[in-house]
Amino acid sequence: MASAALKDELDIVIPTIRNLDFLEMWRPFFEQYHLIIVQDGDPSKTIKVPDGFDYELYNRNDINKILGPRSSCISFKDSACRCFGYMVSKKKYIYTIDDDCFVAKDPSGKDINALEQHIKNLLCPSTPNFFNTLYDPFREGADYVRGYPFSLREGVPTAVSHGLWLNIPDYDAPTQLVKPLERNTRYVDMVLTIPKGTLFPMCGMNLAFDRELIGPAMYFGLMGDGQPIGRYDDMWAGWCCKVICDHLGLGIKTGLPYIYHSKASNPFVNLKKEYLGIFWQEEIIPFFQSHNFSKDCTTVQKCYVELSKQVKEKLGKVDPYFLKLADAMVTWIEAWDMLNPPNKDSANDSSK
Ligand SMILES: O=c1ccn([C@@H]2O[C@H](COP(=O)(O)OP(=O)(O)O[C@H]3O[C@@H](CO)[C@H](O)[C@H]3O)[C@@H](O)[C@H]2O)c(=O)[nH]1
Ligand SMILES: [Mn+2]
Repeated sequence: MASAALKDELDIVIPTIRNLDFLEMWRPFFEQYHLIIVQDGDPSKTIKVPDGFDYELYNRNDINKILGPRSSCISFKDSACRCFGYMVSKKKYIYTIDDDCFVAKDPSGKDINALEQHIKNLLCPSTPNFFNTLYDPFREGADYVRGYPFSLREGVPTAVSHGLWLNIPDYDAPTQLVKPLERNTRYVDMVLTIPKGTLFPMCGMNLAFDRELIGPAMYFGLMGDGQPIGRYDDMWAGWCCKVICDHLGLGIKTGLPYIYHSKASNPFVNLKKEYLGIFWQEEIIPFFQSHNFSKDCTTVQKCYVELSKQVKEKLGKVDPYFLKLADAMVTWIEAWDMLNPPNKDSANDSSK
């Protein structure tokens, strides 16, 4: 189906500090799409992009020029910088992938077109309000099972499609240290909607989302250079997105597609980056679990700004970092709205 390819409605966002030779393997699946490359680290370094790809590339100088003082909300020397790509895109959908993620094979040995599966996930409704025991009811050869309320079978719009990884799983540093040789060889042929009221650990390396439905909540926080924490960029965005999706009646799916994650980053370096996150998340999770949005939070931006106030009030006591993060969340929304002026009758205002 031509429309399902979403060629002109989807951008691929890649954060990188290295040459993008990995694109050669993705060429059959990515070549027709526009890429947004966010070059992290030294802006004077040249990133080589294989011929034949249509792309725009932003380095730190570009980010500072485009956002001015608001560029302070975009992390430096951390994959969190990728969220700048979400902000500058003009498309309805985003797919973001790491440059050490390659095409995986399904059990039949066939190359997996991860982008095609993410598009299917995004174009089909989610079912967060009642669990379908036969998994994704919109999948070929499946349906709602007996006892599933007909009043709920329409489902809700899907905002996020969270893909998984064969080979190097996305483990935290302690787990990586204990299980240095563990590889994920298990291909589970399933797509699940994450139930309403349940949080999940969102990994940014194989992720797609509907930018018009949830884009302003996809802020990857203050990580990396000058920050006390790293590798919690995608986690933070996932927790914010999930509570906002639950409030606005949107869905998040996880499962297929798989990519092949080739490189294990250094567990000792990761431990240093993650340590405070592992400690703080015991307070952060209850904060998100107990958060309720007010009635007038009818758009993602309104939800996000209200959430930032609660972060300042409730998590600021955990550590002054959250005071900075709360301010950066507001700066992010200001920057988002500066680059993407909301039209008057914003299509995504759920009060309409
Ligand atoms: O300073 C940096 C480091 C890396 N990048 C780019 O970001 C991605 C991920 O880098 P890498 O694969 O080396 O790191 P992982 O530990 O495997 O990343 C996963 O952990 C989470 C960390 O946030 C995240 O969900 C996954 O990405 C690559 O494209 C690097 O080139 C960077 O931009 N800046
Ligand atoms: Mn990696």
